[in-house]
Amino acid sequence: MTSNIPLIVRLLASSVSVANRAGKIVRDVMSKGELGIVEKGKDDYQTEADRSAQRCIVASLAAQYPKVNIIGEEDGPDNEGDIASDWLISEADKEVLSLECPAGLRSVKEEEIVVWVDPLDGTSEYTQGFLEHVTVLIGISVNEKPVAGVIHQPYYKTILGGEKIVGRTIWGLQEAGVGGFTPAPPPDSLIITTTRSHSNPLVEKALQVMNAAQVLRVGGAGYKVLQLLEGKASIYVFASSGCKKWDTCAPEAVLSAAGGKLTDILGEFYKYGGTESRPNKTGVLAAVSKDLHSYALNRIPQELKEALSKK
Ligand SMILES: Nc1ncnc2c1ncn2[C@@H]1O[C@H](COP(=O)(O)O)[C@@H](OP(=O)(O)O)[C@H]1O
Ligand SMILES: [Mg+2]
Ligand SMILES: [Mg+2]
Ligand SMILES: [Mg+2]
Repeated sequence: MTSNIPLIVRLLASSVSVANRAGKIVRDVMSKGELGIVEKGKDDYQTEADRSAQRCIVASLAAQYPKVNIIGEEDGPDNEGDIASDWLISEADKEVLSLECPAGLRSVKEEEIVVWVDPLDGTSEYTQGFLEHVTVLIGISVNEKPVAGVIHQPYYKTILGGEKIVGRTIWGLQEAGVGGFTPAPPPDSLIITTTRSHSNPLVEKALQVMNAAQVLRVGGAGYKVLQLLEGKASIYVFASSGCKKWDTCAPEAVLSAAGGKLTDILGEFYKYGGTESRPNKTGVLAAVSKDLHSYALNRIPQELKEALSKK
């Protein structure tokens, strides 16, 4: 009986199923080839895939959890209205439904939850054909803290028993850990992951001081955090404004469920209450372990921290 299952676990299980559907929408828009690109601002684009995936996620979750505050990147009067019935998902992932809910989250009510939705993270890369960088992000926060999250990769390819499978969904729940893949230990040398399409002089300065063996430039906050969890990189550094709460809520939840840490460049956690401002003004610093996070934080010069706080 799903009604005996705590709300947070049900909401995470629903989010896994709806992220899978949104991922299919992202693939379908690309194969049709009509991206419908709209420029929202400088270096800031939206496509039909962003709009449609958001409508699928928000409508599906709102229908089942009407009192949860759901905030999406592509919210707006032009992106509302009826949706196709096959976009309305009411399934819930069975593996997630069987998770043990952390004691502190068992009695959470809908009104106490804010869900941050990034229907397509890595839009620049999506429009430029770097499809493996694209993710669908659903972050669940309680008392301003990300407690559970989903990172879905619509273009991840696996072969299982000779059959090609496209897409995979990684989830994390506070105290319960992560699922959908097997995390790997960090690389032996210091490998940094950072933005591919939103760099600037401050971003480059923060990369220089890290003394890294290698810098990977890839799209999306979701993909960069997955690189940390898969042992492809050690630290995610982005010393700039530009990311928003929907970019970091799900990645932070998944990373912290795996023992990692995501903060701003000053080492402070972002807050995810519904009234918080959307922009993450003071950048992103994330690592797969708390030790690596402190290493990186200690290397960021005070002038750089001040320059970012003043902006
Ligand atoms: N200067 C900027 N302007 C607009 N969006 C920015 C930005 N810097 C980062 N972002 C957003 O933060 C996310 C991760 O950025 P990046 O890939 O550069 O690391 C992307 O999310 P979306 O693709 O969902 O919009 C991107 O748009
Ligand atoms: Mg965007
Ligand atoms: Mg994003
Ligand atoms: Mg987006």
